Amino acid sequence: MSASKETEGAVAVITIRNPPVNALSQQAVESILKVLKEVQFDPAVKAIVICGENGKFSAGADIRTFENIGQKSDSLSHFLEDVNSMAEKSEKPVIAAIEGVALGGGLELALGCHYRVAHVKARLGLTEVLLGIFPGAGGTQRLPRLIGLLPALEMITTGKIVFAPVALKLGLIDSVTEDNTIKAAIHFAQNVIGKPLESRRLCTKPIQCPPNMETIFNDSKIKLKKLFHGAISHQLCVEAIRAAVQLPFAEGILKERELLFSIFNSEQARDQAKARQYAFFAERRVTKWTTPSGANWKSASPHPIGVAAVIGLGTMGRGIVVCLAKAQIQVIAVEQDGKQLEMGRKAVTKILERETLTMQQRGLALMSDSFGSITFTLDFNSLKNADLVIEAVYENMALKKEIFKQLSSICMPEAFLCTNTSGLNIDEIASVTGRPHLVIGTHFFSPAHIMKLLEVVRGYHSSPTTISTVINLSKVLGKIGVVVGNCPSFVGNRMMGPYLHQAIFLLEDGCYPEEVDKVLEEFGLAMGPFRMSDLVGLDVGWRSRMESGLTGPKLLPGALVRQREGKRYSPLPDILCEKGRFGQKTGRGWYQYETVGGRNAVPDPWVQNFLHDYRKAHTIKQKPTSQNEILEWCLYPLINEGFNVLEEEIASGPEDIDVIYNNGYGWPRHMGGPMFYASMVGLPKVLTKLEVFYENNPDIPSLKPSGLLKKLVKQGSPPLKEWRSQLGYQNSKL
Ligand SMILES: CCCCCCCCCCCCC/C=C/C(=O)SCCNC(=O)CCNC(=O)[C@H](O)C(C)(C)COP(=O)(O)OP(=O)(O)OC[C@H]1O[C@@H](n2cnc3c(N)ncnc32)[C@H](O)[C@@H]1OP(=O)(O)O
Repeated sequence: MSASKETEGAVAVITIRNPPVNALSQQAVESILKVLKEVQFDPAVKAIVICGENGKFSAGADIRTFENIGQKSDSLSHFLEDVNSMAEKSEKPVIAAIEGVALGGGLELALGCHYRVAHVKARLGLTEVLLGIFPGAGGTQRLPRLIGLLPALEMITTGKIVFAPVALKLGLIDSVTEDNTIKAAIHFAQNVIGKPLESRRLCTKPIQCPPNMETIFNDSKIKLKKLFHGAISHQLCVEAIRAAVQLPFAEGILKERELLFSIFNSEQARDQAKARQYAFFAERRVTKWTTPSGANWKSASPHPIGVAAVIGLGTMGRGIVVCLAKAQIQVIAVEQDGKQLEMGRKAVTKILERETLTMQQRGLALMSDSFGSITFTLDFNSLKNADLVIEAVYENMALKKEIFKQLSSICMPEAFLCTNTSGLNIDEIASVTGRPHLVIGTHFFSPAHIMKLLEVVRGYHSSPTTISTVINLSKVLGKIGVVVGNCPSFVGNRMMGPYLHQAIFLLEDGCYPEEVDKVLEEFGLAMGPFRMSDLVGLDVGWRSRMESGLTGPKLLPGALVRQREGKRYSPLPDILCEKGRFGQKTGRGWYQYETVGGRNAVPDPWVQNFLHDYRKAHTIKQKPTSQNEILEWCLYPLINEGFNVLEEEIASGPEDIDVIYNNGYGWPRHMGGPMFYASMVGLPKVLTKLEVFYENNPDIPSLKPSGLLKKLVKQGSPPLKEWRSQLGYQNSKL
């Protein structure tokens, strides 16, 4: 951790060194401060360039040290602002040479410089808010002065990252280069030696403000509350920017510091920051995958994928084709029906056109001048050229097995065979091939070209190379791959099961869909269970329940209406489906919609009457349920299933489950994920509640507390980072 100095003529080049991302720890900042002081007093130096080692300017303050900062939070931001202020006040021009990333405190440092030169591929952003804090080293005071109030408000409150070409348009940087950035910055420096610096110091620059500022701030706070479900740091950003507008620079800096400090004085804000920082590291942790047999990310190298094939061009297949093409992978898109193929081609082309437009708006056209080529074909034999095949036909075991049998004989012997399924048995599919070690599950989430999560389902025979290749592919696609074990519904959907059942039982007992959804949405979930079910389509679950004989023609005669094999069962969603209410796709479900396919869920008096009549017919007494009861009744069984998943070694650690929920199920990041949330609530409380629920409802087996939960409570509820060591994994210390 150091900063060093070299000179090139009259230009001193200060290099930040703190691998891998040049994070600004207290030590690194002290070192920059020291070298910066030295060059100020060196008469041979006429200009200063600041850059980062290994093609990265800086990823900002060192997040790893936050845990220990505690009440001293002030000190790091204080220090960092000292450097920024020293650079800004320098009588010699200071130029930031930005390669790779300038994020958070890294960009704040660049804002203290008089000029900024960036490589065309560099990414810039004040991302602190996404870690539950906000730019506390002058960023909230300097950025609005540089690029104007509205763009600064957007960047700071959302943590938005922009690429250099967009940064240039915003006025955030002064020059973009496609060549060596440090050389370009030195050249730039030589040209500005001796030029007046006063107008380059952001601390003296007035902010251009529109007349209706108060309305802008208030509207922004309302919008952020909705968008980030009440996360506090976003609101604090607005207050800090308000200070930039209302106060002189020096007072604004003090206000910024006071607001940053307020995070430590509020338990809720502190917990949210901890949760977000945990979520950040959890996403890095899951890339270091491990399996119960001891295989892990170090035991195999991934194979590069040049040509990938997708079978089936339904909604999922189309999305998968798009993300492969966007990653510049050559794609073979196969359908068995000419009409479907044509529809698929049109849909993919349309999505790619939209993506091109978005990329141009984000200044990415320079970098991605082409997508990977796509061949649309009815010819299965063309699959012989693929390094990896993703089968994405509908969920039908017989059909999938038939396809895998064909793949086994058509594809190259070393080709990887993936099945996109949300819950079918990978081993059964692999068993029909002559290469089960190359077969793996890839559970994409819809829309596949947008959702970041990929559940990578290892089968019994999946080799470490196969896992490694698919995890690497997920990174190439810009996704987060999480390795999970093979069981019905895998991790995410399996945990959803008890949650959705509990929500439906609430309707039997007296609640209404909108009431339950409101509680869970206020908690922070992107969608409550009923709005989500309407979006997914109620018919999906109905078909699967009919298939397994829980309802429909296969249901054994004499079955009780509200019981299956001695367990509580609610026929409510089946009845809705029998009435043609499939959700958004039919314009009616748990809610009503303005049109078929409409998105605006409106409470439906029909549903209310229906529930009323149902309760009467089954002589169910309506029970009043508090908001807290709704929350615990729905979330604790989901968490309990998470513990079961860990105990059965289906997920390798709590971070895996939390990453799945944060990225695939709309769990609020400022709540960390269900397992992190359980650790914050306290495991004894979760266990006690589950015990009471189960005692009162012995016919709901998912309420039975998990053995792992009981074990952890018995051990005094160790912190979450120690749970992994309680699992059977051979490599749990990774
Ligand atoms: C409880 C409350 C606590 C509050 C504490 C408050 C403290 C107040 C201090 C105030 C300081 C002033 C204000 C400034 C604040 C900040 O700057 S906060 C940091 C803002 N920066 C970011 O948000 C960037 C985060 N990093 C990234 O987005 C990515 O890592 C990347 C830089 C874009 C690189 O991506 P990629 O190439 O995909 O590599 P990764 O695998 O993600 O990362 C490589 C390793 O680097 C580690 N790492 C990344 N960033 C940081 C960082 N800022 N600090 C420490 N470590 C970082 C990352 O974890 C990886 O390491 P491993 O996990 O070991 O693999």
